[in-house]
Amino acid sequence: MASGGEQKVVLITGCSSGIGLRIAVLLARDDLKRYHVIATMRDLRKKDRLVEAAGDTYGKTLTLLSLDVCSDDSVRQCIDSVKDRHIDILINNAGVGLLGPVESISMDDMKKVFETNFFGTVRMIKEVMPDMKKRRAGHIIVMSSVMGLQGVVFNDVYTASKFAIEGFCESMAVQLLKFNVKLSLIEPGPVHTEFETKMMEEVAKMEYPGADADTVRYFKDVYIPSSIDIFEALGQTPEDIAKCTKKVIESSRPRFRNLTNSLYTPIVAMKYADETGGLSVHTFYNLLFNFGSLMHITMSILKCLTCSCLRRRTISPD
Ligand SMILES: NC(=O)C1=CN([C@@H]2O[C@H](COP(=O)(O)OP(=O)(O)OC[C@H]3O[C@@H](n4cnc5c(N)ncnc54)[C@H](OP(=O)(O)O)[C@@H]3O)[C@@H](O)[C@H]2O)C=CC1
Ligand SMILES: CC1=C(/C=C/C(C)=C/C=C/C(C)=C/C=O)C(C)(C)CCC1
Repeated sequence: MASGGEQKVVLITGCSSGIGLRIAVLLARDDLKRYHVIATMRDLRKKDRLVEAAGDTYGKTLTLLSLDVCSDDSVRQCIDSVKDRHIDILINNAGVGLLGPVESISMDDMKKVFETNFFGTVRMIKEVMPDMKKRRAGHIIVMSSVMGLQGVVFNDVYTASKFAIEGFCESMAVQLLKFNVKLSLIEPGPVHTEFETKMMEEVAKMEYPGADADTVRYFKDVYIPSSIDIFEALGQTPEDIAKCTKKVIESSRPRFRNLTNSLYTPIVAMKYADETGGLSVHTFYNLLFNFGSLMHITMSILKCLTCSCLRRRTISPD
């Protein structure tokens, strides 16, 4: 137990893999044992990886509960099973991706993305926030994305779900401040997790019904190779994102927005530098369609643009 204070109860959604798993393990392994981690996942049959990574913290500073962010009953049952429903830090991490030409994606598949990424987070906050407000204490973390700030071609619906959550949180943060409840968004760029693999698997098996041949070609032959380049050149690890998240939790004055990848500082700045939106749209167009074959060089230029003078605007894992 941490000296001089109670352990903070941290509940995390989507801990079967990736970022959620790494945050759970990092906090459970805290040297000062400051956290009691409630790691949740929708399917407990997937617990082995987490249990193995948690090692001897499992059953001590880390416990495991079942929680599906898309189900009212599951969320209610899980929170009710926590002692006094007391959660100090809620980490909304569960999320799904969706990639491809909009014409070929069914409305049901689009709704599933919003059901998880947007309504799933809202459902969690609705369940946990009232107790935090009563106690005049608490910290809500939301795993957003750079795509919550800047749209990326062929990620239209995923981007929209993250924009939705950014808008929701931007509004909530003002009210919550009055109740001394903190709210922070984490905004990673590409991260090497199953998120990436799952999407590439989907892409490989999809036939894109309803999309014309040109669109399919731009998606498969232009976007996908560029995206792979970007993941290779700039992808962070889930450990990096876990360390950034721990920093935000432990900050005495946590920021509302926390970009984790310095590439995106100029990309986001571009958006605010030209309120007509033309600069962002045309820069992305040129990067993808005109300089696509020079993506490696483009990456070097972008890396140069994000030199240390801009890095202070992002949260670094170290
Ligand atoms: N990887 C990336 O490049 C980036 C990811 N993000 C965000 O980070 C978060 C974590 O993603 P990441 O770790 O990369 O991806 P993973 O696919 O590795 O992990 C996603 C997690 O969310 C869980 N999940 C999905 N649906 C539900 C649900 N209905 N209820 C509970 N859990 C659910 C998955 O569980 P299951 O195993 O059961 O499917 C899994 O544990 C997401 O919100 C994502 O949008 C943000 C920026 C970049
Ligand atoms: C920056 C950039 C591109 C791709 C960005 C990607 C692929 C970002 C992925 C972010 C993820 C996976 C976020 C998850 O939430 C393009 C379109 C190739 C064009 C050139 C500039």
